[in-house]
Amino acid sequence: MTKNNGKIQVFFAGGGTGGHIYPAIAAAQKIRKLAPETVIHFLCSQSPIDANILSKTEFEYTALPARGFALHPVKILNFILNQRKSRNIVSQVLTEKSVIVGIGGYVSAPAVAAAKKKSLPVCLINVDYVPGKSNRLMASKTDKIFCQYQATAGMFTNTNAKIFVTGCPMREEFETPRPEKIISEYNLSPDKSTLLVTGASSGALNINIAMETLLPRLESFADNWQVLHLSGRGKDTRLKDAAAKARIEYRVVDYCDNIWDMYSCADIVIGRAGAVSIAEYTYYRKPFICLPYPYHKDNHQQLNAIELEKAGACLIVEDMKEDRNATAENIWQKLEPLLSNKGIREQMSEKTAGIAKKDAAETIASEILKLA
Ligand SMILES: CC(=O)N[C@H]1[C@@H](OP(=O)(O)OP(=O)(O)OC[C@H]2O[C@@H](n3ccc(=O)[nH]c3=O)[C@H](O)[C@@H]2O)O[C@H](CO)[C@@H](O)[C@@H]1O
Repeated sequence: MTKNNGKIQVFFAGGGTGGHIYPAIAAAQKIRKLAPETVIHFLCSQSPIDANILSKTEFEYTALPARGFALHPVKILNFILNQRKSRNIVSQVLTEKSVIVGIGGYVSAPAVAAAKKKSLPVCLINVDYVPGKSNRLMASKTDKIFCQYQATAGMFTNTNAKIFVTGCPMREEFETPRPEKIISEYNLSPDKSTLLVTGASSGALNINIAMETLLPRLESFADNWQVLHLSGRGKDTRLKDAAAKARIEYRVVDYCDNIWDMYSCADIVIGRAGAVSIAEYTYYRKPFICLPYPYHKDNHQQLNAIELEKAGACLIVEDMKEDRNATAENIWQKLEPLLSNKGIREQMSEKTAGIAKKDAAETIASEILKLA
C-alpha cells in the first residue's frame, strides 16, 4: 500500500464473507466511473474468501491481521495485539484526502479507529435488516450510513450520522448478464426452465442435503426442468455424485464468479436469505424460496426476507437444522406448485416490481465522494 498524497483515497474496510465484500465492490466500481482518479483500496480480512473475490477485481487490497473477538485469555491478548497492528497499518496510509467506508465484519473496527484518530470521514454500508455487531459499534463514529431497508435506519440509535436508505448496491456486471454463457458452459438445454439453488458465498450444507433428498421427486419434472446448484466450496462431493446419476439435468458448481449470468437464466431460485442474495433475486425479479440461516441468534435472515414474503414476492421455508428430511419436505411443499404452475411464478415475479433500487451504487458512491 502506498501513500497517495493529493489524490482522494477511499478505503473499504471489512470482509469475511461475500455479503460484506460484494456491495463494496459495487460502490467502488461506481466511484471509478464518477471520479476515475480516486485511489480505491480494500482493507479486508485474512479469510480466503476475501482474497478469492478481490483478486478477480481491478481493486488492490491488503488483508489486515485483525481477528474476531473470543472470550479466552490468550485469544483476548491476540485480539488486542492484532487490532493494534491493523490500526497502525491503516494509520500509515491515511492522508487528509482519505475516507474510510466500513462494510461489516471485525476488520472494519481498527480501520475506522485509525481514521477517527486523524479526524477523517467515515461511512458505513449496512445491507442487513438488523445491523451486525461491528456496524452497531462503528455507528457512533460515522458521518454517513447507507442502509438497504427503511426499518434499519431507526435501529442506529447511538449516532448523529446522516442515514440514507439506498437499497443494496449491485455490481455493474448485473446490468449486462449473458444467460447464453451459462447455457453453453454447463451444457444446459435452452428449451428447459432452470431451477437455481444457491447456498450463497459459503454454501449451505443443509440445503445441499435437502436437494439430494429431493432428487427423485425432481426427476419427475425432467422433461421441462433442469437444475443448477451452487454448492459452496468443499461442500459439493456427495451432491456431485448424486447429480451424476440423476435422471434430470443437474449441474453442481462449487462457486460462480459471474453469478449475474446464472441468475439471468434461472426461472426459480432457492437459497438462503442473506441481505445481498435477497437483493439480487429481487433485482432480477425471480420468484424465490428462501431458507433463512437458522443458526443466528438474532434470526436476522428471516427479517431480511419477511417484507418480501408479505408482499407475495417470495416464500420462506424453515430450515429444520439437524432434521434434514423435514427441511426437504418443507422445501417440496413450496417448490412443487412453483415447478408445475407458470402462473404462480409470474405472479410472484410481478410482486417484486419496483422493490430493487437500481441507483443504490451511484447514490452511495457520490455521497462517499462528497466527504473527501
Ligand atoms: C451465514 C451468515 O452469517 N451469512 C451472512 C453473510 O452472508 P453471505 O456472505 O452468504 O451473503 P449474502 O447471501 O448476502 O451474499 C452472498 C453473495 O455471494 C455471491 N455469490 C454466492 C455464491 C456464488 O457461487 N457466487 C457468488 O458470487 C452472491 O451473488 C451474493 O452477492 O452476509 C450477509 C450480508 O451481511 C448476511 O445477510 C448473512 O446473514
